[in-house]
Parts: sequence; structure tokens; C-alpha cells
Amino acid sequence: MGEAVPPSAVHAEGIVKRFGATVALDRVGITVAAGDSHALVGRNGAGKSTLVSVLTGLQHPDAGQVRFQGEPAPAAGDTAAWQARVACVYQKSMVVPHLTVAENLFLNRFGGGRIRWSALRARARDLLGEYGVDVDPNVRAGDLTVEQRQFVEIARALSFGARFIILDEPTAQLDAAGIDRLFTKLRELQRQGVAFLFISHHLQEVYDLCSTVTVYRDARHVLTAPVAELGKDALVEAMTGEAPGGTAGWHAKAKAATAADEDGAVLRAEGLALADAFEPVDFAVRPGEVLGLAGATASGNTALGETLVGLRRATAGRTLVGGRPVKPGSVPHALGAGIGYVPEDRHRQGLVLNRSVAENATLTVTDQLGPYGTVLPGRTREFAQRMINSLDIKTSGPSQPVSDLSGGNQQKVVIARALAREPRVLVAIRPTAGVDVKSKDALLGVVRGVADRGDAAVIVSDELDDLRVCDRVIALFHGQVIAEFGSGWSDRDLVSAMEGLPDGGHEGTEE
Ligand SMILES: Nc1ncnc2c1ncn2[C@@H]1O[C@H](COP(=O)(O)OP(=O)(O)OP(=O)(O)O)[C@@H](O)[C@H]1O
Repeated sequence: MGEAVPPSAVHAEGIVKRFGATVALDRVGITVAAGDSHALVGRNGAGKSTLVSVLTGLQHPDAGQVRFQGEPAPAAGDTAAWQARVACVYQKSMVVPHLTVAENLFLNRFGGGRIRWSALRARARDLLGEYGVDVDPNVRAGDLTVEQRQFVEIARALSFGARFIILDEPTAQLDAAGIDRLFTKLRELQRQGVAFLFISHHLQEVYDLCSTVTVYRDARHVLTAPVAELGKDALVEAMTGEAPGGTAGWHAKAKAATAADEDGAVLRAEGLALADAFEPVDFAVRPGEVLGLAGATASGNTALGETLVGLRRATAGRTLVGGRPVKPGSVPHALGAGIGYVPEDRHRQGLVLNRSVAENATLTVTDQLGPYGTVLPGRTREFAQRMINSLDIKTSGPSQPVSDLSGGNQQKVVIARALAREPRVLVAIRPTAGVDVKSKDALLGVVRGVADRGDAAVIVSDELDDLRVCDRVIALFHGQVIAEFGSGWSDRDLVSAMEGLPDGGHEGTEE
């Protein structure tokens, strides 16, 4: 090898990692060149997160080697040495919420000695300033937005000396403006010689940000190529092992149209409002219809969805299903009324992690509150198996604990559970977050199928792909309905509305 080439930020080869009978990584490798922006993509369960835990020292591989800048990886357990080489910004926060930003930045960095808080705050301010992060070090970390928290985590990583950062689905909870700011920061750091390994299910982001891409499929390395040389179809083909197109969707069984009220609505919101989140809103969703509630992070669309399912209690107005009012602020009542719910945060609201796929797929929120049998009835298994097949859930079988599934496959179980009750109206909040490209189509097909069998669905999202399956889209901005679209909207018009420009970006009329 030529001496002039700087050593790779990371070079891993022959990595094997098994979990019981599951081979999560089968002799895979990856090389991230110094200062490169390298994407790692693959379907749910391909082994990406497992590789991350090997590269960050959290898991010891069964075989293979990892080198940073040409040097062998530190010994397992030598946390400080690992932190000086690599850091990972996860979707889930690694900061301690009740500590301040300053405390989080210097966590675990003190010997036995006394801590001088004023000096610590000053150092924190300097450090954030150095990396251009505009966050007050005295704020509680739990009060930061996802975006601010990620910037703090990046600054923290760099301050340990790491010049290689792994970003595991960092954009999953950011809106378009937040993604722009994150990418700007990453490009700036890249110019300073920092290398990135970027994991995302949004292939467009890979094209926007990265120069090299590696694809894993079923625990194996499939290819590594310059992004510019690989078209989207070729990339999807590498991920799935099949030519693009032809997803087998979920075929719901036909059913008599669900009971609608006298004006033909399954779900109706009347003057529904939540103080500090969204202003009074009225809408009706009819049998066979999918309604989209679009909006960026603080638009109020998520709060509206959470109010419909009873997670939040409306401060005004009401929700009706089939003409009957639903008791506000009660998830069990909403469920009882026939509202199915797919939450945004599968980690917190979605699953009972130590229970099996089959149990989770058939659990309801109310069932979680009381005891349930330990015997797995045949019907539960059968149902679960059907869901596993139609949603393409990668699992060893219905009895595998959900904690052993990859993130995207857990999300599919959450959706399976919402469908198990055959809801009259399914409310799904960002249902495809963390789900791979191919499964995304299948999941959206499932939501569409709920409407096609005569029930109704509501999709709360800022993802255009999610909103495309909707018959109608209501766009919210700062808690108010800013626009409503029938079918045939253009991406540009909807994006403009979500950004607060109702006329597709044209100058609005002065009021
Ligand atoms: N602790 C564990 N016990 C058993 N199996 C596991 C465990 N962790 C991961 N696996 C399995 O290893 C495989 C790879 O999972 P991994 O989480 O690395 O996938 P991923 O590519 O990150 O997927 P996603 O895109 O859904 O996040 C999966 O089949 C998963 O079920």
C-alpha cells in the first residue's frame, strides 16, 4: 500500500456476530476512508445496528478485526479509548435528561476530584462554541429538541478526540429544516477531516450527503461503491436482491362497510382543540378513505393524532366514531370505540419487549394493563404467522421475543397489533419511520387496505411517501389548518404548505 494514503477512519473485516441461532453478521467488512461520508444501507434486520455496536465496542464480535486509523481497536471495556476513536449519535438519546447540557458534556470525565461547576459551565460554553453549536449549557438536556440534542452529542464526541462519527438514522425525528441544518454541520465537519458512517432508510439522503455506499443484505456484505456510480434502482436491487417493483401487499378480507354516522363519516372531529398545540379543527373521514394530517415538527399534527387516539385530552371539541362521541383522553375508550393506533415512538409506547412477536401482535393497550394467560393459543400464533408473512417481518418465528428483532421489524409488529383488532379507523403516526424501502410500500399498502375493506385511516406524517397514499391531506402549520388538498397535489405545494406557505410558495395576499 502507498505510504501517502492516510489510514482509514475505520477498517473492519471478517466480522461475525451470532445471537443464539441467528447470524446477525456473517463475515462482513467495511472501510471508511479518512474524511469520507460513507452510507450503510440495508433492509430491516440486515445487520446494520449490530455492526454499529461492534464498531463502538458495545458488542464483541465472535470473529474478525476492527482497526481505527490503522491501529487495532481498544480492548473491550476500555470505554475512554473507544470514545477517543468513535462515537455514535443514535436516534434514541444517550444524554441524561435531568442533567444540564454542561454536565452531560463532561459526564464520566472526572477523576475523583471535586467538580468546579463554574469552570465546567465555561468549558462547556467554549466547547459548544468551538463546534458552532448554539445551545445554552445550563439548560436541562431533557428540554432540548432532538436536533439540539444531536448537535450536543456530536460536539461531545468530537471533544473526546474522535474523528469518526456514526449516525444511526439521525434524521428519523427531524423535519426538513432540521435535516438541512444537520447536513450543513456534517459537511462542515467533513471539511475539517471528520469521517462519517451514515445509516438511513431514506435513500435520497444517502445521495445528498454521502460519497460512498455499502449495502448489507441478510447479514452479508453485498457491495461497496461510489454513490455517484450507483443509480437508485441498482441500490434497491442490491438491498433486496430482486429487481425493483412488485411488492406483495396486504390483502385485507372484504367486509361490509363500517358503520358511519348519518352524514357518512366513520371518524369526525368537531371543533377539536388542544391548548398550546392546535386550534379548533373540524374534519370527517368516510368509509374507504385515508386522510393525511401533514405538518412539520411543531405544526400540531402529531398532537392532533395523539388526541384522536386518547393519548391527550382535548381542551375543546370532541371526537366521534360512527356518530358516537368518544370519551376524551382515554386510550382504552378510543380502542373500544374502534380507533386503532400506531404510535410514533415504538420504543416507549409500542411494545412489551420481553414478550413474543405473537403476543405483541395480538396485545392491546388494555390487555397490557391486566394479567394474561401464559399459554399461546393456536389462533394467536396463526394470526401472528399471517402478519409475519404479509408484513415480511424478519424473525425466527412467532415465539421470538420482540426485543430480539431489529428496530424496523419491531415497528411492523406494532402495526400488526393495531390491525389485530380490525379497527374501524386506524390512526398511524409516522408509520414508516425506521422501515426499509421495500417494507415501506408493504406497510402503506396495509394502511390503504384498511380503507379499501370499508373502514377508514388517518396518517399523521411529514413524509411525502406516507401522504401519497391518502385520498385527502390536511396540512397544519403552527397549530392551524393552513391548506387542504384533494388527490393530485404536487410535492412542491404540500411541502410549501408544511413550511407555512399555503399558496405553493407564491407570495400570499396581505391581510
Ligand atoms: N440481542 C439479539 N438477540 C437475538 N437476535 C438479535 C439481537 N440483536 C439483533 N438480532 C438479530 O440480528 C439481525 C440483525 O439485526 P440488526 O438490528 O443489526 O438489523 P438492522 O439492519 O439494524 O435493522 P433495522 O433497519 O430494522 O434497524 C436481526 O435478524 C435481529 O433479529
